[in-house]
Amino acid sequence: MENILELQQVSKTFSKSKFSLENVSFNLPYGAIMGFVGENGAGKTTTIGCILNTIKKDSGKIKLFGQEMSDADTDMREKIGVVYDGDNFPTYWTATQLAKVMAGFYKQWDNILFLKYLEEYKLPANQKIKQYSRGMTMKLAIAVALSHHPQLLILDEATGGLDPIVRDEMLDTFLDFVQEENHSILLSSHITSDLEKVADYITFIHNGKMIMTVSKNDLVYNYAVMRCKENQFLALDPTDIIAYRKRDFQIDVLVSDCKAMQRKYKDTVIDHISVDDIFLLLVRGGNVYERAFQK
Ligand SMILES: Nc1ncnc2c1ncn2[C@@H]1O[C@H](COP(=O)(O)OP(=O)(O)OP(=O)(O)O)[C@@H](O)[C@H]1O
Repeated sequence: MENILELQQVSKTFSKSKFSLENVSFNLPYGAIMGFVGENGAGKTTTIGCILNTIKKDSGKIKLFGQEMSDADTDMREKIGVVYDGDNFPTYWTATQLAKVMAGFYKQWDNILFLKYLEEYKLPANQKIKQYSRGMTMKLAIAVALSHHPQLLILDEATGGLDPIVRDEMLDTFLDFVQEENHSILLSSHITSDLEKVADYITFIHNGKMIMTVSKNDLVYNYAVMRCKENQFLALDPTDIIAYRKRDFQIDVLVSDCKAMQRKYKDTVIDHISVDDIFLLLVRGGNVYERAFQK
């Protein structure tokens, strides 16, 4: 078994808002970090809700640790640490009180580890959570999630609103966590520079639909943007174009094999591409291949 998490054709429609998650499929291997990227309202939290069974999917299959989770599956829940972007805990508690409650929830709760995180993250154990800053609250949520020894961490916008130093500290924690080969992380974030630093895979979702999953290696070594003049663009083989976007004086073209493109189109400029640029090209750009070949 090589995947800690598998989604196959997961769909969910909210009748009230008419939003539909449509056939979302991806696999998260053991030992890996997957970034989950999409615009506001794309369906990331809904997908995470389906994974955690807090939202009932309409169809599709989700396997965690090789099995589908049932409502009563507390053992499987023990193995998952979850951090949301909002309030994770009652704010009138202290970290010490919180630890007592968590010890009742989780068989594997490790108070020594929790105290170690409190010290490392400089979180006062006996101060009410409402007197913590936002960064401190997020660090506390991450400390709690890690202190019951999960194998899978799911973070939904957990680093949004944190300053770059705290974020960097959290990214180090995540990288440490996946040093264990049976640990993985699903990390939804709008801060794509963070994902570029730590993610092994990025899954893109747009308007409830999966766009693609790309490995970091592919992103760094194979995906690229060709800067074309109009005549160069018109001479391209449509099957080489994943997406394109018109700029003022050029057309940016997303390609997935930059070395082959460099050989084939010798006079075009080819640049490396960021996660943000891939997303913008995929979502806001045109798709010649689809237009040319879909009837
Ligand atoms: N319980 C619900 N009932 C009806 N509609 C819902 C419900 N939960 C979410 N939605 C809708 O589903 C869509 C997707 O929301 P979701 O929170 O999954 O997006 P997201 O990608 O996590 O966005 P963000 O980046 O802003 O957090 C939105 O249009 C939202 O209004």
